[in-house]
Amino acid sequence: MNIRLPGFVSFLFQRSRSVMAAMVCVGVLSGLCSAGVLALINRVLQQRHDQESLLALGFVAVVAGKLATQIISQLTLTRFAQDTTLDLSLTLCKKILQSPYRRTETYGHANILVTLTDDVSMLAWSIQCLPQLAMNAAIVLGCGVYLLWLSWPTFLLVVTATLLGAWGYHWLHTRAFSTIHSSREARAQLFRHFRSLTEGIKELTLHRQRRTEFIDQELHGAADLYRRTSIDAARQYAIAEAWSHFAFYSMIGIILFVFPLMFPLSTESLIGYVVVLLYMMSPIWGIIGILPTVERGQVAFENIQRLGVSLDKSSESLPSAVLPVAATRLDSLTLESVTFQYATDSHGNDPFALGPISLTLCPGELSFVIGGNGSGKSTFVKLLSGLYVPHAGEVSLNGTVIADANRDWYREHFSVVFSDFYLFEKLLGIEEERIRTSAAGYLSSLQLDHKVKVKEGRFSTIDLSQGQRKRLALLTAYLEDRPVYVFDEWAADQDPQYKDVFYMKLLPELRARGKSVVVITHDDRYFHLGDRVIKLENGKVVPS
Ligand SMILES: Nc1ncnc2c1ncn2[C@@H]1O[C@H](COP(=O)(O)OP(=O)(O)OP(=O)(O)O)[C@@H](O)[C@H]1O
Repeated sequence: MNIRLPGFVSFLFQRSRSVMAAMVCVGVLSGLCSAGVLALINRVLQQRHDQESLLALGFVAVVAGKLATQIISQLTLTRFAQDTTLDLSLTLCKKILQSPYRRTETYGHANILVTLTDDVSMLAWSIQCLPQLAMNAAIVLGCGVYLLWLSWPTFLLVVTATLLGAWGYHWLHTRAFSTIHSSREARAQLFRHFRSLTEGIKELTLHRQRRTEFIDQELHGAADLYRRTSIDAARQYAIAEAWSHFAFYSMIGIILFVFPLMFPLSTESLIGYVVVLLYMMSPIWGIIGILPTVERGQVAFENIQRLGVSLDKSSESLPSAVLPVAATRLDSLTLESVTFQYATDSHGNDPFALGPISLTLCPGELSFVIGGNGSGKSTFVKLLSGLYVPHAGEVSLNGTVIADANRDWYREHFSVVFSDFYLFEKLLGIEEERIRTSAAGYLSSLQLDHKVKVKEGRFSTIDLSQGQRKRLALLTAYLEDRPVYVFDEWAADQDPQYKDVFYMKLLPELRARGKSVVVITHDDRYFHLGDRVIKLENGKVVPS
């Protein structure tokens, strides 16, 4: 029988041998105290009037020892478990932020979210159960030692029955384990639908048929699969548990009815064995009850590991050496025969390929990037800003060729407002002094000063219209004050008057400040204002 220590338990041991070793010692001590309690009970039951006060004193001492060890191990391990999960989540978050954007994009943002929320909390929960598991194991061990001292044939019987019960349990619960994997997959699918529910609530509320199909087919299908796999897993665990109960009661039956025929046993001895066994029953079943949680913790741990390994695989060597600070001024940014290609999708469709693109961006230059839907404009922006790594070709900034080691430095030169931008409520990473001196002026030129204030580095509100939120994203970009500005269809949500302000005032102002400005746009009315127009067609630059 292959008994393996769950990966996360070995991980905990690797994390802190001393805490885990101390916990094992406290556990053993607790088990010995349990055995002591049992021995005293047995002694009192069999020799009621012998040394009563001494026995009472002993009883108080072992019970106090048992309670103290229980509390110590529970509190220490719970604290350790919480520290570990916190560490794990933070490490995972750091890895996500350090790994190339394309890798997290491919892994799936929804999958990452499930791991960060569901798997991490499941792992935390199962680590919380470990003290209970350790206590129960210690009690069973202590009782086992006491039983061996009482009668070795009974001990042998208990060992045989336990091995038989454990073997059956293992066989049954291996099947349950694979069901738990399916159940977790179903849960991830359900989670994706919950996301569609919250993010697509407007579209669902507006359309009854869509809503009905979403609930009946998508949501219900996934929920039902999750329900079925969870019930299957619970059923398989119930059968496994029933088997272990069967093994246990068979053992008591043998002691009560078969042993007296084989060995000359006094009633006191018989009572002694049965008391020990009954005392062991609750911790044994406690262990069996906790195992599914430990298994779920193991599945969660594997998912967390998988995400970590996947992110590690191509993790950029983020600046171990101190990189120079980003240049405040751009001399030139050159793309030389740069190409990028998405991976082939699961249907085997030809992936979209961008390039080869060769161009040079200069300071004080306004470039418009145009092209039809799906021509590759947003892909180009991600490539240009260093979110995507080129498959071929060379990118250089102010004469420095960009590689993995300095890509993070390279990205520091861009202020980008993506078409699907995210607006942080707090102005993170921007000097307080700059916020204090410039934010109010920008708010006024963005015509938002009547709506929003910046207080203690934070927007007073971001509950605004989409166009207004985009203006706040622009304000953030202004405050970043980097040499290259990129706007992906920024003006698409602006009213005609403010579109004019954007193209005829804000962009020329940025250009006049020596910024290189790249604007993705479909607004052909303003193309004449740019210094150049880069037209993309099916991933290639074509004459405009
Ligand atoms: N994450 C992705 N994975 C795989 N392929 C992608 C991904 N994102 C975009 N594509 C492919 O790249 C092509 C170009 O997409 P891109 O978003 O760059 O176009 P676009 O010119 O910005 O379009 P639009 O004007 O509609 O915003 C699309 O045809 C799409 O199939």
